[in-house]
Amino acid sequence: MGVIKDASDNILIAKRPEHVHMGGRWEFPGGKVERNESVAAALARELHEELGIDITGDSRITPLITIRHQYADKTVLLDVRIVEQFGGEPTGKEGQPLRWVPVASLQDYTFPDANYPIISALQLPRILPISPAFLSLADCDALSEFYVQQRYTLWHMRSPNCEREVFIKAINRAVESVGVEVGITVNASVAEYERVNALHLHLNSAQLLSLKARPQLRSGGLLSASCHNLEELNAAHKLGVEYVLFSPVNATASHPSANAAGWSALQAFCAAARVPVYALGGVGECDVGKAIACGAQGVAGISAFSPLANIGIGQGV
Ligand SMILES: Nc1nc2c([nH]c(=O)n2[C@@H]2O[C@H](COP(=O)(O)OP(=O)(O)OP(=O)(O)O)[C@@H](O)[C@H]2O)c(=O)[nH]1
Ligand SMILES: [Mg+2]
Repeated sequence: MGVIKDASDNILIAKRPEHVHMGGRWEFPGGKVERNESVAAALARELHEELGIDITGDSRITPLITIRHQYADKTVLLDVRIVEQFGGEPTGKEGQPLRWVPVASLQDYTFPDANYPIISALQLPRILPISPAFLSLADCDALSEFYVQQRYTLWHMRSPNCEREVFIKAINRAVESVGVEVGITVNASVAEYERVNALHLHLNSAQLLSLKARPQLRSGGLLSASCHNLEELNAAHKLGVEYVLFSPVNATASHPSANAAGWSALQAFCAAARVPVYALGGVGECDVGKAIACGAQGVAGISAFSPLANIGIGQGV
């Protein structure tokens, strides 16, 4: 399937005819891969048949996410690619209504159930910074300022050793100063989440395994979790998280005792995941392409995306 983007990052959706599987719902254009056909060739053929457009520039077909989904009557494996370069003006060659929609408005349309992780993936960045351990309001302010300056759109604020009242105050100040355009995910207990005005909540693996049900988040809030193995991924699926972090892919200074899982383990984890996955642990911006090739959304990290040298905040754990 293709997530087709125009120059303003609007996304093309089409309405499925009433009589087919998932009829009447909106979809990303595409169709089934034929025998002896590559995914890229199938996508090019389907987009030509359904929309009358031709993909140009192969390198611009970027993998977004692969989802295996079980409907009551069939199982589908959706291999989603982003298409940014194409020739021709899309038209509904099969009479299907088309619409160009900004990412933020996709949630207003009804898609087949398998598509919801695609919409999460589209809202999520390729790079996800995680804050180093800060201990004071001033350090937290400096971090927020740095992330805004770098134009990150989503980051995690995490500081397990910070005095909790300071942490809560720091998060509230950060949310107030960065504005609504960006997202702050707080790594905290559910009780702490209720006391801060950050929208999103991240669970460590211990929290993930102990929670029986998805905590209630504020409207638009994304729930994420740390996973190190398939058992934790399973728990994350059951809780209905929007994305997960898989670690440690490589050896990392912040968690020296953990064994590196490696890139092939990341690939196997992504194949099993039904939500976007970030590679975490000893990875940086230069690893984004490698992570995407393994099926991941992108990379997450503390030291690779932090101004440690600039503002002198220790790494901490
Ligand atoms: N194209 C498309 N299919 C989707 C989406 N989400 C989703 O679950 N599917 C499922 O993936 C399957 C394949 O899609 P399709 O029906 O477009 O395949 P196709 O064009 O080859 O159909 P055809 O063989 O009847 O021509 C369908 O069962 C469909 O319900 C989506 O966003 N786009
Ligand atoms: Mg189709």
